[in-house]
Amino acid sequence: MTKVKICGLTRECETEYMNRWHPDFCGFIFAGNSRRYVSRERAAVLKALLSPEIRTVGVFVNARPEAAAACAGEGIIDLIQLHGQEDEGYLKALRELTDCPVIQAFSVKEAEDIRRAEESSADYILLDHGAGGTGKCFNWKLLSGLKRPYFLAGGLTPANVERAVRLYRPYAVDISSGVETDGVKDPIKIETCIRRIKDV
Ligand SMILES: O=C(O)c1ccccc1N[C@@H]1O[C@H](COP(=O)(O)O)[C@@H](O)[C@H]1O
Repeated sequence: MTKVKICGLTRECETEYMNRWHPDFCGFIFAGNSRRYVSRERAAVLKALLSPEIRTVGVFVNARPEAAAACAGEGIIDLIQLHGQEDEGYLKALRELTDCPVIQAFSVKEAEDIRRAEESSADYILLDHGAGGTGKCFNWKLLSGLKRPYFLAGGLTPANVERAVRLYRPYAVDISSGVETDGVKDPIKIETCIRRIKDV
């Protein structure tokens, strides 16, 4: 069954929604220019409120490997998501600092981007429209023929997530903007998305 990641938690009440609807993963955004940014201290507070079986993902954009590894070392996150221009050299440096599993995000514009993602040495790959948190889909037709399991991200909403899962059977779907109303996580949209994914 396709797994679910709800990304960009910032508020205590959102941890209650997560504990009620149980996505497999929840994400904290550590990129300073995101409106969903949380500090490491704030993420630790939110993590403590989550059911222990929900795995937490720290989203980093071109951060120092030491910063991502330290966050994992403190137990705030269970996985590291790299959502910038991090390359194989970065992955190697990170692996020397931590054995925390890594999700590497790729911006998909053309078939070549999918091929690059397939070659990544990261534990997981994630395919997104662009810089992250944009609420925009990429051309899903580019997914056909992809041989590696992947997180599908970018512009997923209660209206399109069921179709995405039915057609492409990703390892996981990753949703942020699509479960918000006026920039705030919306419990009805979260419930609807998770129900629709689990019903496929
Ligand atoms: O959500 C953000 O603000 C964000 C900022 C910087 C990097 C990644 C970010 N989020 C990631 O973006 C995708 C999908 O977002 P959306 O559903 O299209 O809004 C997801 O992988 C988030 O982890």
